[in-house]
Amino acid sequence: MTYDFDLFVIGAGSGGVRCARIAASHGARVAVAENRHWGGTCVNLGCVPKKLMVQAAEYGDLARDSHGFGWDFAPGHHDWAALIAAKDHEIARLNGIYVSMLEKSGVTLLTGTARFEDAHTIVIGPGELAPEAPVRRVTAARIVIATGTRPDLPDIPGIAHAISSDQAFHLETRPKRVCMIGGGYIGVEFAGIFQGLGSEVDLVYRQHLPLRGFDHDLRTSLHEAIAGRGIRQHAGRSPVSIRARGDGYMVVLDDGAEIETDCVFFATGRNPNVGALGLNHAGVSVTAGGRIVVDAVGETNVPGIFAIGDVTNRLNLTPVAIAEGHSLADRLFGHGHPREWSLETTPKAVFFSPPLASVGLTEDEAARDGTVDIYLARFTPMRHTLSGRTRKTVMKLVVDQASQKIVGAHMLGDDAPEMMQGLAIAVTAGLTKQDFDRTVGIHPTSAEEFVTMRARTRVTVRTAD
Ligand SMILES: Cc1cc2nc3c(=O)[nH]c(=O)nc-3n(C[C@H](O)[C@H](O)[C@H](O)COP(=O)(O)OP(=O)(O)OC[C@H]3O[C@@H](n4cnc5c(N)ncnc54)[C@H](O)[C@@H]3O)c2cc1C
Ligand SMILES: NC(=O)c1ccc[n+]([C@@H]2O[C@H](COP(=O)([O-])OP(=O)(O)OC[C@H]3O[C@@H](n4cnc5c(N)ncnc54)[C@H](O)[C@@H]3O)[C@@H](O)[C@H]2O)c1
Repeated sequence: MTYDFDLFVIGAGSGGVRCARIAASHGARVAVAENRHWGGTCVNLGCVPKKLMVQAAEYGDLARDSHGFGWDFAPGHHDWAALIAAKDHEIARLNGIYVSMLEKSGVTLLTGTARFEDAHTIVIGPGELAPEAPVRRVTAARIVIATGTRPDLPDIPGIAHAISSDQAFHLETRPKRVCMIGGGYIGVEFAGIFQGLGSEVDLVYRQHLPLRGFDHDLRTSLHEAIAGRGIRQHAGRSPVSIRARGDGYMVVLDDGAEIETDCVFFATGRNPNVGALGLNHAGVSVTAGGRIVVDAVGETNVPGIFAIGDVTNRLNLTPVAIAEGHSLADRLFGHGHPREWSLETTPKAVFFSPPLASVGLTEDEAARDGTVDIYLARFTPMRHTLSGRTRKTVMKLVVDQASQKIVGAHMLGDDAPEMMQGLAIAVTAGLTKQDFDRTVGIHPTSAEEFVTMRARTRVTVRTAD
């Protein structure tokens, strides 16, 4: 049987683009379909525009903090429309780069929505990016599903009044008041963005602390940092309905409390994009939540059909999707061994102000495997000794007592994501507390604290049999 392509990739996001380019560089005949935006979520409605908006929000703090150093800068007026236009200009530039990168690699680009006709046949029809696209049918020896996720909003009365992150990037004006629902990555990051740009923010989340899954000391410190920014937190609460009121909205919580706001923003997780794929025609299995199940090399239950990135709903981060796409292409078409990497030591960051970053195990996770030594530092960073801002940096090392390996590193504070990238190398390499102790610091920095924490804060004994 001959096929039109050796590899067909559905979705040109972080994972799909990398997989297609690397496969083509190995000599494979590759096509990729995209129905919404070249570059996917990260470039268009995720990491990149989000980080630009986080950076925009930081300028107000910097202006205010400068007073303690003798300056008289004032934050002044922020022009939301100018920010959105500048951000859109940059995103359009990046879209162009993604298209030309794929074309230069020899990948065939097909604009439209792809769906399975059978396990080797894909039909490409109209999509958001090309509503008039003609229907095309192609065959491929192997197919990679890299279709990502989309926002998941609960079905409560009045939900049509709410927005998700997709719309937040294109609001015409900045809402004066924002009610953010969800204490995960997006909820925390956008609460920070809107507050930093001048909005009054209410943050509603179901747990007693934000950022479930992160280390407890970081979550507690983040709770304090959020309160320190003047964001009102409604912990342990969920919304039950939304209704229009005047020019704004009223959000009713499960304890009967009401929040009056101008914008109701749901950041309550995301669902895999599988609805339009016709997976049943190919026999590909999904879980009840729509997640495509794959084995260790990314293959689904159907031989020759693979899935990478967020659509598999494991650790939904751009570098993970890229790593999966790259190693799959190497494995299928390259020579030698694909790069080995691990989800366990993949670093994570949440771009609040101050930001938070982590690698490896939390204290609770580590204590399930054995007794752990905890090193914890909490201090006022040098800038804020003069800025007048009450801001604490928190740093934490989780050390397996038996082997003395650093199994987790966690930080809340300025530059935490930048520092964590280096620490992730140390944790991935399995370095020990002694290796940290014999490393000389850089002075004066906050980072040096990671190699000067001498006194153990506590011992946490093994919690499981
Ligand atoms: C607001 C926000 C902020 C984020 N910030 C960060 C961050 O700071 N750091 C980080 O690491 N991660 C971040 N993420 C997560 C990151 O964006 C994702 O992990 C990453 O984009 C996943 O890549 P992917 O290739 O799996 O999917 P995507 O990038 O979502 O790409 C999937 C592509 O498939 C297309 N598609 C879907 N169905 C079809 C079809 N049937 N036919 C054709 N095309 C189709 C979609 O249009 C999309 O372009 C953020 C996400 C969001 C929403
Ligand atoms: N900095 C980054 O790396 C970054 C930034 C943004 C997004 N992301 C990725 O995108 C994913 C999606 O982000 P997200 O913030 O939407 O998801 P999330 O899973 O991080 O958080 C969703 C939150 O909403 C809560 N929730 C769910 N349903 C609810 C309801 N009905 N009422 C109240 N709360 C409810 C959940 O308990 C959870 O705390 C993240 O998990 C992450 O993988 C990464």
